[in-house]
Amino acid sequence: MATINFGGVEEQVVTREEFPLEKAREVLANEVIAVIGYGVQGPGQSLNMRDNGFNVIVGQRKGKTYDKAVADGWVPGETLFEIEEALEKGTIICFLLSDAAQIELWPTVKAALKPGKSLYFSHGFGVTYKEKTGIVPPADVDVFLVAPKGSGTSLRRLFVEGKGLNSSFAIYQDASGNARTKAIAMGIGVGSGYLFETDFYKEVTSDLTGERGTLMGAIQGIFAAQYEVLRANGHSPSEAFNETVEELTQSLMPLVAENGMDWMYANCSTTAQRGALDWWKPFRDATKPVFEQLYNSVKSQEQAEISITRNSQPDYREKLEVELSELRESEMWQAGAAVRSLRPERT
Ligand SMILES: NC(=O)c1ccc[n+]([C@@H]2O[C@H](COP(=O)([O-])OP(=O)(O)OC[C@H]3O[C@@H](n4cnc5c(N)ncnc54)[C@H](O)[C@@H]3O)[C@@H](O)[C@H]2O)c1
Ligand SMILES: CC(C)(O)[C@@H](O)C(=O)O
Ligand SMILES: [Mg+2]
Ligand SMILES: [Mg+2]
Repeated sequence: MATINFGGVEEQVVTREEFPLEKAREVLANEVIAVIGYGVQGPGQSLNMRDNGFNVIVGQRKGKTYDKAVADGWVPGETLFEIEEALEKGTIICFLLSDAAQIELWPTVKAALKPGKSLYFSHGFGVTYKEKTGIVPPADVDVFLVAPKGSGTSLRRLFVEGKGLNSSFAIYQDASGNARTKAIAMGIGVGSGYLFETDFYKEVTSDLTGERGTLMGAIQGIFAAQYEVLRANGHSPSEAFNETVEELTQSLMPLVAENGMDWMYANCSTTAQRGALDWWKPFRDATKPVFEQLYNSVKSQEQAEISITRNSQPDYREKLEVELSELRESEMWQAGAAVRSLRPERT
């Protein structure tokens, strides 16, 4: 473990230098890694591990997603199986169904978890909320997680570009005495940049907060608020969209990603700097109570309850599509589609 100073707090992290790919391959040389589910994380993780030289198979029920797996080069009967068969063959079971679907499939997975096998998650959800999910792994299997901090789509894209997303890892149960090494090897195998350690509870709590907060929920909320104010004051959709979203994603966030917020500020006008320095604190103060409310709702398990109840409904996909289309059809994101189509690389 490398000791890294994160803003004055020292933490232990696992880097690719100290745990190279060759070591990960050695650790998992005798394992059959069965990726169950081929949604968003399934393809990213399985393809990265396959390209990294691991022994990987995919378990996916028949349908559109199964066909996508075939198109991605998984061979039916050789590396692509029905879920039950993949569960049988796998020694490390990567449970990558949606968190709600994991509840339904758990009895099948549990039956396949013979002593000595490992159960791998990419979220702390299932076991942390075991009273709600019923996911209680048998005592004689290793249980760990590697949670890439980003979309499976980015996990794959960055891997192909020779880069990597960071992931957290955690051990829930160490039956073999080797769970930690296996977890780290899996983390390296799926293409993580570096790995930081957490536990299942902290992973799920921070993850649910982040995606409801600045990563997805809060960002759309703040975009919508500013866009509406600009439009109400007579600005055109293209002006409002450019000043709210396009400039952020195309110009300023890449600068933040590269060298931090202060560096992005330093590369803007003194006029912009003055305004941004004056206004970030009022925005923090206005939104902090909402973040506190959000965190409490995660902590009380209300968010888990909502997620399970809503995503377990038979018509959840249709209902989801209605909500997603509300976003897609909104003036702001329609303006966004037009703005994107005008980017020089797309014209
Ligand atoms: N989406 C991400 O990028 C992301 C990022 C980090 C962690 N995670 C975690 O990874 C795990 C997988 O998430 P995901 O977003 O990739 O899942 P997903 O919703 O994209 O994938 C669902 C998969 O499960 C299958 N499925 C759904 N219901 C099923 C059922 N009843 N029986 C059998 N198969 C069924 C689907 O065919 C699909 O292959 C979750 O624990 C999630 O929290 C996801
Ligand atoms: C990609 C995210 C938001 O980080 C993940 O947590 C998810 O649930 O999809
Ligand atoms: Mg999440
Ligand atoms: Mg996340």
